[in-house]
Amino acid sequence: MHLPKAELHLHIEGTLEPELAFALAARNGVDLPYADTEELRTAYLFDDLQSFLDLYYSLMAVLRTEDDFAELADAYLARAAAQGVRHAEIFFDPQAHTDRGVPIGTVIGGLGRALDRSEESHGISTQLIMCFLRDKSAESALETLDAAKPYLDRISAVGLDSAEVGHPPAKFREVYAAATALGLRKVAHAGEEGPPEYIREALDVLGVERIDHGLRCMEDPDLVDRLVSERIPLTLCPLSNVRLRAVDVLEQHPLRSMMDAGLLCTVNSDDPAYFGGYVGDTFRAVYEALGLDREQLRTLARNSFEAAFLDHDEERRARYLSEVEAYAFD
Ligand code: HPA
Ligand SMILES: [Zn+2]
Repeated sequence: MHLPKAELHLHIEGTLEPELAFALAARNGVDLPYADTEELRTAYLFDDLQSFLDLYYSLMAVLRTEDDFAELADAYLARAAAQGVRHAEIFFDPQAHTDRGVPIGTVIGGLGRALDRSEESHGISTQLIMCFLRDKSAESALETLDAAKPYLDRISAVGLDSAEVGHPPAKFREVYAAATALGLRKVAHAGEEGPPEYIREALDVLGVERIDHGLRCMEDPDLVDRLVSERIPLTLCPLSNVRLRAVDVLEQHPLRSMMDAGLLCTVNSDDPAYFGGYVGDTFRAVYEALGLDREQLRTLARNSFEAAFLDHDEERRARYLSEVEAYAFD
């Protein structure tokens, strides 16, 4: 679906398509434990977040050079452009690379190269959000922020991802305070598998401006009231929720009731190479499965630009919003 939109919840490592994984494996002399792309795809049946993360981290072994990261990001941007994305705020997981000996400068250098060309090549404005892996220590997160200091002009925000349950936001109080002092904006995954309390903690202890997922807020009416009154954006990923079994089937996804409750919902693809669709596919899927109307789709697109970190460029935000209003559904 080509409706103009911003994508705000997208892990660049989650855009690694099997074909590119095999091409990079061959180029870098990495042995993959799968015969071919077809066999790899058969492994994409997940029970929960952890079973996905195991495969997600292991396949990253093929990403080694600046060129690899540039190619990965360029391939995402090309696909996103074809599905109406005008602005993308892209997560990356530096620890998943530095832990296997790839320097953070290689990662940011490669991604940055693709992002620098993005407006010209794909018509997409971009930002980078550096995520800390919450199942690693708070010290490791602090070391990562420190290692990123030479590249802060390329990074607009910090985030928090990976295995959620047992790793509450408060564990990262110090690194989020340090990120704030450096002028970075803040988001965090919360309430994907973890309880509503993690969403409160992300807001109150980390001071985040958006909640990534936030699905489980629906178990806590007081929290919903707060998210509505403070207009805290939620970056929902419905196809991810189905694939990781947070909801049984897309028809039962609470997106519609979340919108009806007045929550500022956005729709995103999370890890599109693994979850069955890029963000335009995701818009189409929720439109069909939940019986949304076109005005609701337009609201989701508007929300994505309202929730985007475009405060420094309100002119651009206004331009994107006018594209949403002018869009004619076919
Ligand atoms: O959906 C996700 N949740 C947490 N961590 C992640 N890392 C990539 N995708 C995800
Ligand atoms: Zn995510």
